[in-house]
Amino acid sequence: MILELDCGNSFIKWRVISVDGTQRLLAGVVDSDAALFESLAVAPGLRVSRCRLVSVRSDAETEQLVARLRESLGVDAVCAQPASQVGVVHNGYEDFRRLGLDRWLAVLGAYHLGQRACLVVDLGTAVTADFVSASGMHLGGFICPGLPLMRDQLSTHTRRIRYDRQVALAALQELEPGRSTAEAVERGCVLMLRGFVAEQLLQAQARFPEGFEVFLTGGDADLVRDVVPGAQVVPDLVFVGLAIACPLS
Ligand SMILES: Nc1ncnc2c1ncn2[C@@H]1O[C@H](COP(=O)(O)OP(=O)(O)O)[C@@H](O)[C@H]1O
Ligand SMILES: CC(C)(COP(=O)(O)O)[C@@H](O)C(=O)NCCC(=O)O
Ligand SMILES: [K+]
Repeated sequence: MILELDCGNSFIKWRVISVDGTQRLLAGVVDSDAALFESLAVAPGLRVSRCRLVSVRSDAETEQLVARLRESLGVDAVCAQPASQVGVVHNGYEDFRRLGLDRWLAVLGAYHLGQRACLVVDLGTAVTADFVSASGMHLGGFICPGLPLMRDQLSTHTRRIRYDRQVALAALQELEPGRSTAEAVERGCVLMLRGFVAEQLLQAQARFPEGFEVFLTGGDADLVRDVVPGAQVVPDLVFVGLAIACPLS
């Protein structure tokens, strides 16, 4: 079995696939290294022979996780590394090492699935949009705060924006003008995300008049999916790219 990890700024997404890559056997989302090892400890029938991961965390945090994986599972995790090119896909950053590895892998995964020009939007702690041309040229992208950062900034920098987490979840059932603080903030922030995505769509239409594919991923992808009716929502997009960047043969 192959253990795959996508270590974002807020959550670690993990999954276990068969060695030939054809079956997804187990999957989960955890908020810490400790929770990851707890989940793995109780995973039924788990026998990990290989491991690959991508991390946007600090090198020290990533090295610590790799060491713990070695201790507890006896595997040496292969970590995705920056690259200026993989196959026909070219990294568009001035310094390719600076492009977030989750973005790079999502771009590789999207181009692999789409085989044409792509707009890739990843809605997590941060929201990122990346453009890839039909020939595989990554043209760069945009970064803005994601939903958790927007709401945290509002509560951190105001005195009276305070509301219950449960109320917040209920507030997103619809997007009418809010009639409570929770509704006003939650819906306002979701509309920011939706406006951002709509703008990216306009940019893609202008850049790729011959057509393009839109891929949505990240924990908050569902909040914007109907802004782009033809979009493919691919929760595992980073893992698709991880398999391309880190083949385990
Ligand atoms: N089951 C879930 N577990 C955790 N976060 C979720 C879940 N469903 C939706 N979310 C949303 O996804 C966001 C995190 O997205 P994610 O792509 O995991 O972020 P990151 O890669 O930055 O860690 C959370 O802030 C939350 O708004
Ligand atoms: C933009 C990001 C913070 C997104 O992280 P995430 O929301 O997935 O946790 C990450 O891709 C990153 O640290 N990028 C480095 C900066 C850049 O891509 O330009
Ligand atoms: K993201």
